[in-house]
Amino acid sequence: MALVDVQGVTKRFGGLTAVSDVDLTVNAGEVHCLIGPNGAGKSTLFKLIVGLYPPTKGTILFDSIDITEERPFARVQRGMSIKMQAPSVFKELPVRQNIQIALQARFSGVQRDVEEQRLLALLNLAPDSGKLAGALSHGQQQWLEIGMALALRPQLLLLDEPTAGMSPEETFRTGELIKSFNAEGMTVLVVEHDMTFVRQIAQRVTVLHLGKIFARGSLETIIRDEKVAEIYLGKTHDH
Ligand SMILES: Nc1ncnc2c1ncn2[C@@H]1O[C@H](COP(=O)(O)OP(=O)(O)OP(=O)(O)O)[C@@H](O)[C@H]1O
Repeated sequence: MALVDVQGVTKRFGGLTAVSDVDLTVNAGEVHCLIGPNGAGKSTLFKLIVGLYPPTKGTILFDSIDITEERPFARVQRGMSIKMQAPSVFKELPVRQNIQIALQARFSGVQRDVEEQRLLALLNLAPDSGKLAGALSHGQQQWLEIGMALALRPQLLLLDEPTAGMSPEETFRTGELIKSFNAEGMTVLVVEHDMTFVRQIAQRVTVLHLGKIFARGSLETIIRDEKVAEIYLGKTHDH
């Protein structure tokens, strides 16, 4: 079943068409990666799905409901949780309090304490829970923000380049983290450059190029697609 269904979406900025007549389906329960070279339109499509941009044309369905006109907060209320590229945790507050603030929307009392411990353990942040968030490494700040997004217990988690600025080890741990909450049933859409990471987590992949869909399919299909491998994932992206 399609949890997200992007139908014929176009986004123009003045004379520039950043996203052109794109169809994209994210099925419930999958980890779906959106990839493509610089300037392909990935971030623009991500912003269209989360509601930060209105499309010039086209329709976006979430769980079969037309959300094209809805503001980002309304989409979050429907079950989307969004992590943009740069970490935006509350740096002046301890790690634990960042998680607590995010949990407030869904939990209270003992349930909130239990969920807080579960998330801190899942994120490997329990030993650092008393530290100020601003004192964490860049990778840990990214995990903390993923944890804040998870605290909403979303149906769909949307991550824009979650491993930007991470070491290979941190990147691998992020992949394992994403796989663990996908195994619990969460659907995940990830915009990503790093093909090693895409291979680690993706079940299905959509390739964008010059604002258009260039290829789509299972991870195995995309990896075997010579046009994708040679032209779009080439040396600079395939570590
Ligand atoms: N707000 C904007 N105003 C004008 N042009 C924009 C805007 N956002 C993106 N663009 C243009 O749209 C095109 C697609 O950009 P986008 O950032 O979506 O690509 P991307 O695939 O995410 O690239 P990258 O991997 O480098 O982040 C680019 O030509 C970019 O310059």
